[in-house]
Amino acid sequence: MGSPATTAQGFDVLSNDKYGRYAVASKDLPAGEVLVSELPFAVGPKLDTYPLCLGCLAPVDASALCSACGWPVCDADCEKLALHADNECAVFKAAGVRFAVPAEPGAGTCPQYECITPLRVLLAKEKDPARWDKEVKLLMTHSDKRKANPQWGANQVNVVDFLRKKCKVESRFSEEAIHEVIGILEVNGYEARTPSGSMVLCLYPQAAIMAHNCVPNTVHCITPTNQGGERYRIVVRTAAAVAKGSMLYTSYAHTLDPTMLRREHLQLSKFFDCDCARCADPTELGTHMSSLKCTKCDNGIILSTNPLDQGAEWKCNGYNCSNTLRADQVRRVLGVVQAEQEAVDQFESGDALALGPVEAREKLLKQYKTVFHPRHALLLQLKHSLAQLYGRVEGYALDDLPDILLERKIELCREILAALDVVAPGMSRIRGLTLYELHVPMILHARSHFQTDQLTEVQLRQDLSAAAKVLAEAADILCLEDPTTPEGSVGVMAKESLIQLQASIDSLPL
Ligand SMILES: C[S@@+](CC[C@H](N)C(=O)[O-])C[C@H]1O[C@@H](n2cnc3c(N)ncnc32)[C@H](O)[C@@H]1O
Repeated sequence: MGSPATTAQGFDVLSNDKYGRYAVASKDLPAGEVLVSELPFAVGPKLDTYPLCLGCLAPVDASALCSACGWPVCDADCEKLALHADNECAVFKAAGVRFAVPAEPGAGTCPQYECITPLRVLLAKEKDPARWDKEVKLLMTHSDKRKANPQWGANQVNVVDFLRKKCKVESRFSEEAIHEVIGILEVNGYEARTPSGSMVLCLYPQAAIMAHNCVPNTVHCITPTNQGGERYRIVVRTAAAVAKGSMLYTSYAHTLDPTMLRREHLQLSKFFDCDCARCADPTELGTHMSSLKCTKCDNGIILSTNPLDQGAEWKCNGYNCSNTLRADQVRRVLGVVQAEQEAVDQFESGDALALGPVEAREKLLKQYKTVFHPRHALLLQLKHSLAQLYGRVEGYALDDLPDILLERKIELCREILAALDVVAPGMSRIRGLTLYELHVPMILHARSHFQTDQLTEVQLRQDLSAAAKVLAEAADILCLEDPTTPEGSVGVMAKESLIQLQASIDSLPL
């Protein structure tokens, strides 16, 4: 371990062979403490994106082009936005490189866009060499490993050659410099959601220092535009109290993915093998988010014999059961289920169209019951979708939900929260949103039982107070988000609803 290289607010930056640079709490930190608040060094389309307006980053069909450079924008206002006008516009215009409008607009990802964000990073380096030297050039690129991937060749053609030869920036940016920024973006980039809902890539050199853990102890929020006119500021906070000397972790993987899929994603996109406590434990810290059901005995659970080896055999833990599965068989099951879920999410499955979004997911849950442990991560993903759909989609409006479906929504939220208590403890966004989702059926259920004389006024007060506790925690978490973001606006609603709920609780007898 090296000695602290930088001291920032609340953390020191150390480095070692395993992590490279990493952040450690320099004092005892309470939950919600701000660790980093920074603007991006660059922001732009993800490397594999469909066409976006280069000014506001909203999805476009490429029918409107910038009058100066001929690349997609929404309209004349967007072509003047600094994000485009002060970046690639001048380069494209000077070289006479216009966007080639695809024959079939809307036909998936657009390779011409791959050069945009690397070019924005290179231009930012020219404009702010001091920040580049101090913060950005220290970031990891994993060039040796990336060179062995087929993507390196695609980058050479779509980004390096395109920029140097077609856009005529050979004298400004070397091949190595362009590959370096592609690596920096791939290894360190954060995804952010634009106000129009598209996903874009942001580079935050301070936030990127944090190492990964599948149970992170920090949370971050990115605000696309705040009231001061700033764009894409990130604020990183502690999710729970962190003791002095502890590492500060973010998560580069999906919380509700099983170990095999998280580790595969981390190896493919971040080039390391995660060995955190969650990954190392076959039961995922007792959550059973990776466990399968044994089909050969009554109560057996099939677990990996070594989750840190993606190829290790899986074995039933049932008494006297010798059932085993090869890792590739387990991986195939996960792939099939993911594909079926995706088809339902995108309304591409017959069931989603014929049955509707709720019934199609409930049917999948039933179908997978015999394969997975009830708390398996892929089932939790389905349950997470269902918890949001009950009360929102046609035929399932909240006010019309019978008690049995209110109970279903409550049960789904509670199952998700039980897993999050372990794998995303503290003030995580997903926890805040799930708590918000939970409080409404709790209130409706209590009122419905009171109206049908199944609860006394005192019991109603108790049940509403329990819902108020849930709502208060949701408000505490979501009010950390900027009120202009969707999550932040739920936080504002939660705070307002809490006042009303408290007033109605106060009118009931103790
Ligand atoms: C976003 S960077 C983190 C900052 C980086 N360590 C640096 O020095 O700039 C991500 C890289 O850090 C390393 N890293 C982060 N978390 C790790 C972990 N849990 N185990 C091993 N390596 C990790 C990996 O090399 C990964 O590709």
